[in-house]
Amino acid sequence: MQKERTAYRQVLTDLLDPWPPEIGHALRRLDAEIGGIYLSGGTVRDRLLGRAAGDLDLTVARDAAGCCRALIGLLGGGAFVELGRSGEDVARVVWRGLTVDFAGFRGRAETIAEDLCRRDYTVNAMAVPFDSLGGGKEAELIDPLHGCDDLRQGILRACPGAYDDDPLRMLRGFRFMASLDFAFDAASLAEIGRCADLIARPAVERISYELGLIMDSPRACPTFRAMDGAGLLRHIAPELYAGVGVEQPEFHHLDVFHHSFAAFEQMEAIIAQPGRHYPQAAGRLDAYLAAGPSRRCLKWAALCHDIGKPAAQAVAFENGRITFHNHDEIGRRIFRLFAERLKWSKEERERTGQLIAMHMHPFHLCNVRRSEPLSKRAVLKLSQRAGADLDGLFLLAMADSLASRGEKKPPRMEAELVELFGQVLQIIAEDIRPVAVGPPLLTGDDLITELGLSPGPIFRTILQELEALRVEGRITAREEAIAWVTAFIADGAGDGAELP
Ligand SMILES: Nc1ccn([C@@H]2O[C@H](COP(=O)(O)OP(=O)(O)OP(=O)(O)O)[C@@H](O)[C@H]2O)c(=O)n1
Repeated sequence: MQKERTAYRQVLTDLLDPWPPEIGHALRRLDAEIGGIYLSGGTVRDRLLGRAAGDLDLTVARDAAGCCRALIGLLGGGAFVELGRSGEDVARVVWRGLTVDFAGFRGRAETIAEDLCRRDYTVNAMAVPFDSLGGGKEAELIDPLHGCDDLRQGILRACPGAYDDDPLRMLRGFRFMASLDFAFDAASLAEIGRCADLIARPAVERISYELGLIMDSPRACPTFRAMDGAGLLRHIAPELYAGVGVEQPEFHHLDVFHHSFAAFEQMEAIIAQPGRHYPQAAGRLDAYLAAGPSRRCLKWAALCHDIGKPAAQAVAFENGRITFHNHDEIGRRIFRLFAERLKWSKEERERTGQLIAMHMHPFHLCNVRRSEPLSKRAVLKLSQRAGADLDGLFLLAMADSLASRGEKKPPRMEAELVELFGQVLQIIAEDIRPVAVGPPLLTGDDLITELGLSPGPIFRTILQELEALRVEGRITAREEAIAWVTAFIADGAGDGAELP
């Protein structure tokens, strides 16, 4: 403890070190002019924790916007950003990529200590007066709720009335749990149980933002479990709770809800070490996971992959077995409504939905492979449909499989997935890519000009089918392609005729 205390002291003398000196000089001059500027909130918390410095959070008595404009004047540049949350005195300066936030005292607070007591968590309720910084002396720490002690012990303790003032703070707490690896104190957790339904009040964009940060942390699954335990998750994602108590066939050992969490947990572990599960594809999996929102989409897909099962559940008349026909497609639709409600970006919504809709494909192909060799056509269809998420699909299948431990589960399921993925990649590399490098035999324009067709969804079917026939070597020339399309249309393709 003594050692930690010394380290904290050290930081309190060097608080501004991570930021460019120009910022320190300009703020010092501003403080000399107006007085009463405090470093506060996340800035103090993160510096005391020795974490990388991010934004600068500053508190003043009032007129955050005026402070921003004055700072821009002193810096000789920077952009003013209106934060525009109604009733809050907050504003931002962005200068050379650095964010400086000013906030006036909250509510009717008249002193910094009163302002701090109106914040979310004690670990965020500390401030350092700007005029106590510098000169090699230890800065003064204003800490009315003993946040420093909580910080040392990794405790998230809500400030009095925190959740009634802003219910989003419940979710912020879980975000800090995920990002800082902190734990709630029992009273704060109980308070979340009491206030959970208030989470309907904040704007969904704020909720989505926090959920996204939780998903991006390496502790998303335990954090979601804690949100479930506290009674908060059911108010954010009630769709998941339709799976509680929904029994599954002998392939599984858990009901739908608990299986979904088990898959989520497996997914988080797989993401940490994808090469452990698919050694032959370690490099490409690392690249896939590093790109865009892949990790976030995969974790959501794992948690929601069976979200369609409660609605799809039926009992087969012949043998009394439980079935979930079409649960993947139904799941995609339920998920889409959830993601639209939370105003997700189109990319995240569609990629996650597509993973959910396709999560059974690798298992179907494993079934097929037990009785016949894997065809180029099957691999082409899979890779066309999965698009950028072919790798993700196999990671999701692995998580799903590892989360199922029922008596009737095929004994080599995970090994089969590894073999299948290996073969899929081999067929893509040896048979599909070399063919696909050339220009397509026909384009959408050709279908219009050469064949007089009107554009519509059938174009996609035709072009993908032509590609499959080309990969199989059954059509190699443009004339053959035109002849095939002509025959296909004449056969009544638009009326749902069978593809050859
Ligand atoms: N709903 C909120 C949001 C913020 N705060 C207070 O305002 C400070 C700054 O808020 P913000 O920048 O949003 O969060 P940080 O705690 O700085 O964390 P991060 O920057 O990692 O989001 C917080 O530390 C906290 O004291 C609060 O009390 N209630």
